[in-house]
Parts: sequence; C-alpha cells; structure tokens
Amino acid sequence: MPGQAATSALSFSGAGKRYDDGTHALDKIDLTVAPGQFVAVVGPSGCGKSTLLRLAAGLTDATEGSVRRDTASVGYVFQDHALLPWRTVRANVELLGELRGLSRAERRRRADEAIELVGLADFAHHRPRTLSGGMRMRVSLARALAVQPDLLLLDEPFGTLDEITRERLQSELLRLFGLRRFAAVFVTHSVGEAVFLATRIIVLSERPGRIVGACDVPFPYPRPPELRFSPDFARIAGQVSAWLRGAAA
Ligand SMILES: Nc1ncnc2c1ncn2[C@@H]1O[C@H](COP(=O)(O)OP(=O)(O)OP(=O)(O)O)[C@@H](O)[C@H]1O
Repeated sequence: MPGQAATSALSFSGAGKRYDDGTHALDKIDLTVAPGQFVAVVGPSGCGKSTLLRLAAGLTDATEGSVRRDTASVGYVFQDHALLPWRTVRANVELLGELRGLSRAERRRRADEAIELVGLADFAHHRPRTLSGGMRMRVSLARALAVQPDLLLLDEPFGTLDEITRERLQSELLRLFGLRRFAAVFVTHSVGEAVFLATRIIVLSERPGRIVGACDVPFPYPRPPELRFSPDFARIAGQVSAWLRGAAA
C-alpha cells in the first residue's frame, strides 16, 4: 500500500506459524505497529506470544501470510534477561555492538549512555550475580537500548519480579519510552501491566493464538502510578480481562 512503509514499524498480515512438528502456534495475525506505538500482547499460557515476538524479530519465519519490519534496528529483552555471567555489566551491554562490528570507542559510548539511562552507572563493573533481579533486568534493558532500537520487543520481562520492583520498572520503561520513542511490543500475562504501559492492547486466544480483542489505551504519558486506581483504568482492564476469560474458556 502506498505510504505504508513510512507509517508502520512492524506489520503482520495474515501471519501464522506452524512448527515443524505440526504444532500450530499462531493463526491469521493482522497487526500493525506504528513508530512510537506501544503494543501490549496478552494471552493465556502457550498461546503463541513468544512465537509472535520471534516472528517480529525475524528469529523465525511465518509459515502463512507475512511479517514485515521497517526498522533499522531491533532490540530484544527476554524474561530471563540472558546475561553472560562472566562478563561485567558494561561488557554485557557492549555485546551486541561487538557482534555488529562497532568500533570499541563507539560501543563503549553507547553502552555507557544506556547504563546511565537505566540508572546503573555505579554498577558498570559488577558481574550479574552480584545484582538483584530488578537490576539484572535493567542491564538487559540497557543492552537492548544500546543498539538504539527503533523497535523494542519485550518478552514478559518483569514476570519474575516482586510487585514493587515490577511497578518501578514499568515506570522506568515508560520513562525510557518517552525519551527514545521506539515502537514497542510487550508480551505479558498481566492485564494491569498491559493497561499501564501500552497505547494499544491485543488479546490472543488459546493456541493457535488468534486476536480475540483489541483496544486503544487513551491515557497520556507520563503515567503516574495512581493511574492504576482510576475508574477509566479499571474499565479498560475489565474489558481486556473479559476477552481473556473468553479466550481461556
Ligand atoms: N520450536 C518449537 N517447536 C515446536 N513447538 C514449539 C516451538 N516453540 C514453541 N512451540 C509451541 O508453540 C506453542 C506456543 O509457544 P509460545 O512459547 O509462543 O507460547 P507463549 O504464549 O509465549 O507461552 P508462555 O505464555 O507459556 O510463555 C506452545 O504450544 C509451544 O509448546
């Protein structure tokens, strides 16, 4: 379509995925993510959320339909943060720059900037095992930001954190989103997390994942923590939960 390349960072068109062993993970996904849009993907366990992110990242190919990315660089944040234990925080954050062949000076500059952004400047020389779960997730975020992504893919990044840390990191992520304004796709099991973070929410059915509900989230940024207790927040969360219950029925 004329002009589409300029208005979408990522688009799925009738995209499906059937793995080699016959598992049908995703079916007929139509989804467009515009630059600067924050899309949360919610769905029951095993419905194909990670598969959707792997398709978005180009880590695996669609077996039906197509997936198109119009972005120069993609950042990926995994649930288990996937840090290399023998490397320092800074060396972990530099890793992708190293793999891309950036000069030492440039990757160090980008790493230090990203570490500063996530508030870990005092821990650049620490090893991951000496950090808390929340701090390790900040390192993982810094590593993704250091590639200066215009599309950031996050696979349930805060799922294993306690509630306070989780809420703090949600605010932190929105601060980074405000600064860098990447397009984001954020997979989560948590309805509240989706409503707090996203500009748009899509709900997937049980496997094979199909989109069974979608809505915009109209709250402006920055979003204060108290937003979670507002009637409008509850109304949207209620709608998403209803779709999800239908999805899981
Ligand atoms: N490489 C693979 N080969 C075969 N089946 C796979 C493969 N990867 C994932 N699956 C299956 O595809 C389905 C969707 O998996 P996926 O990890 O995308 O779901 P998910 O929604 O992210 O799950 P969860 O919420 O539990 O993390 C599951 O049944 C899973 O077992």
